[in-house]
Amino acid sequence: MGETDPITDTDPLAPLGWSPLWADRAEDAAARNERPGAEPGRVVRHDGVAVQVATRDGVVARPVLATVDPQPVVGDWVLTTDETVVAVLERSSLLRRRDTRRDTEQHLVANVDTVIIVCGLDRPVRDGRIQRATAVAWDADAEPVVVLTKADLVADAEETAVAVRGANPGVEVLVTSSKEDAGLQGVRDLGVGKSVVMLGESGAGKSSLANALSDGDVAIVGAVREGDAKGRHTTTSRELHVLPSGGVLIDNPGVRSLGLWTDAESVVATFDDIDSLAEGCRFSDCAHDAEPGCAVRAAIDAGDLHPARLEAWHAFHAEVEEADRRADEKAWRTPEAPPESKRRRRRGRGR
Ligand SMILES: Nc1nc2c(ncn2[C@@H]2O[C@H](COP(=O)(O)OP(=O)(O)OP(=O)(O)O)[C@@H](O)[C@H]2O)c(=O)[nH]1
Ligand SMILES: [Zn+2]
Repeated sequence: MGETDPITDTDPLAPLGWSPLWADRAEDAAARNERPGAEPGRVVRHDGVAVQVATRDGVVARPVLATVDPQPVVGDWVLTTDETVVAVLERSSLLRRRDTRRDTEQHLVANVDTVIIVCGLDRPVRDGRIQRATAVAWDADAEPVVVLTKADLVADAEETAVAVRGANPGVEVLVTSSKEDAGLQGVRDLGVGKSVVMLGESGAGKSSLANALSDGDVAIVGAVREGDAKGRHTTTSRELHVLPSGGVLIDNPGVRSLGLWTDAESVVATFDDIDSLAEGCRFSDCAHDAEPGCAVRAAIDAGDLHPARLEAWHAFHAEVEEADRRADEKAWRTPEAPPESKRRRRRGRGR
């Protein structure tokens, strides 16, 4: 690192989101690492054995020291020498999901500001899936935004948007048609100066939105491609692209099932409307099922709360408990781990 570059528009790292914050974190990491000559860069691709890092000298491929903990993912800021990545800078956000088959935590992308949840209106909009994705975003410390695509294919796009807004208070919901060039400016605005990632099923319309974000530049290439001799483009790995608006877009392969790997805090964030209503329930451990004096059900009866909210709350807790149960089971099979789940359960306002 050595030199203390003023952050200017001429810094090749600026389009990638480099800021005084990252310069500070790079200095901290360099001080801890004592690796002279390590340079900062952002991971734009993960190839399994090596990462591609956009540095001031262009994109370079580097293996990662096995001792680097945590291991870098796309979006991470790192320090790299001519040989290897030696440090991952402290993250601002981290998108994680549960690998439901192996029941392990999978790190997807780091340092995103916004998670765009893409849903095609050409198929049923599933509340539970949106709910899970918003929870994953909040768990990551990123802002979720729902984008309902293909509005040209249905007559009731706005009605669906109203329902999705009702079921997800506090979450911005945009309606777009890439075909009719409608609502796309709202999506472009999301990308200005931000790092955004898109989540959504295959065919939901992510590529079409990505093209809109990049002002129709299909290749979505930017400064990061300088020095990338191969210039290959693959849609099967997560990649980071510089947007003309000054933001960064991270592609994500079609995520069919977003396994939950989230903690109580994000449950609180997601369901704070229900939790504040639950303050009025007669029983502090009210499950909002058939208990007398349930303020949540009363709010639904009074038309103050969308019934889908409570359904999603039940589904969410059922899933968290199922994950806990399986984590406990796994812990029983692993002698050194305690059989008690570390995750806090949270029902109503019980603590
Ligand atoms: N009618 C209509 N079709 C759209 C719209 N947006 C996307 N499509 C079509 O939907 C299909 C899927 O769109 P993509 O943008 O490739 O979807 P994706 O989410 O990137 O899909 P994967 O690459 O498989 O993850 C394509 O045939 C698009 O032409 C839209 O606004 N209106
Ligand atoms: Zn209740």
